[in-house]
Amino acid sequence: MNALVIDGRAVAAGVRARVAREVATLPTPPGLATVLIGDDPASAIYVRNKRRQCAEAGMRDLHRHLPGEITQEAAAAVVDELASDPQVTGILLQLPLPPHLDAAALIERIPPEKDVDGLTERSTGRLALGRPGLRPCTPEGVMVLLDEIGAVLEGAHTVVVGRSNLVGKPMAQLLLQRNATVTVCHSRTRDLAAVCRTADVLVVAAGVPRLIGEDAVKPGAIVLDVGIHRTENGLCGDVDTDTVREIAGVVTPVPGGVGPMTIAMLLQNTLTAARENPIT
Ligand SMILES: NC(=O)C1=CN([C@@H]2O[C@H](COP(=O)(O)OP(=O)(O)OC[C@H]3O[C@@H](n4cnc5c(N)ncnc54)[C@H](OP(=O)(O)O)[C@@H]3O)[C@@H](O)[C@H]2O)C=CC1
Ligand SMILES: Nc1nc(=O)c2c([nH]1)NC[C@@H]1CN(c3ccc(C(=O)N[C@@H](CCC(=O)O)C(=O)O)cc3)C=[N+]21
Repeated sequence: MNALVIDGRAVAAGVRARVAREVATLPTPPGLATVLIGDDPASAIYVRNKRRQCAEAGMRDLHRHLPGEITQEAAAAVVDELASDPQVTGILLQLPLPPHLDAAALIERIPPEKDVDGLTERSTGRLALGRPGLRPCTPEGVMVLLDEIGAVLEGAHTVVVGRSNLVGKPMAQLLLQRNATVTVCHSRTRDLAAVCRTADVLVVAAGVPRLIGEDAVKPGAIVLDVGIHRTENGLCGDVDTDTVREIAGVVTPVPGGVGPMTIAMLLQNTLTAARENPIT
């Protein structure tokens, strides 16, 4: 079989165009504050892309670049300042942070109504309770891709590889909310390939290059690759797409799959946050 390869760039461009049209109807533009601490090159690329696409959608780009040696107190003061700034309708603290900083404590200083990354306790709790709220961008983007291809989730067996707060856990919650049967795998899972082979829908966010090979995929399965790695031969994901595409029904490429959706959903969340908490 030769799997359908989902064009995440095209789906993301559609989402961004819709967000831009809706932003244009607002009396004042939403303002997204991206906070980058330190000089991690990958983080710098992601933040640059987020800022550019934010501006292209007609939103204000309110970036803060802080030195990697910043203290917890000084970083907290910057988040507090953005929290009380009425021009700022969304705050994104780019992760990971330098190891001396307490990321969870900084995230909790983001007012829940500006939590466009969906990572505060309130957003997380609302997701767990199935109540409306801002959702983490990457899992939300995966759901949009699944809907785009008309995937039937109700009653389907879905396997999520990874249980991070940023991707795996919220991914499992979103699938559960759509009445999928959900199995979550992690680094202690016994016989990962055997569990993955039971999946109608397999979402992989482990952070291990080419972890998932053809032995871990059911024929015809839908495989979404969240992983992203920079190698000498360019970018690759957590899925060995070259072999898996012979078996799967649908796969997402890296690059050009889930990654662009993450940024598109960030813009969507920034619009939602601004609408629900308009600048006065
Ligand atoms: N495309 C996009 O937009 C985004 C891409 N990413 C990428 O997705 C990947 C995952 O990100 P993130 O969730 O933040 O990563 P984390 O490192 O926070 O979490 C990785 C998870 O995978 C599990 N895991 C690690 N190794 C294995 C293994 N060998 N078998 C099974 N499970 C394993 C870990 O298990 P345990 O809990 O037991 O340690 C953990 O739960 C990374 O490559 C990251 O760069 C992330 C965010 C957005
Ligand atoms: N608070 C926080 N929120 C995040 O959402 C967050 C984060 N921290 N830390 C890191 C991860 C990673 N992430 C990506 C975003 C875009 C692409 C993306 O656009 N990828 C392009 C390629 C871009 C490139 O060339 O590198 C693609 O896959 O086609 C990838 C990964 C968001 N993350």
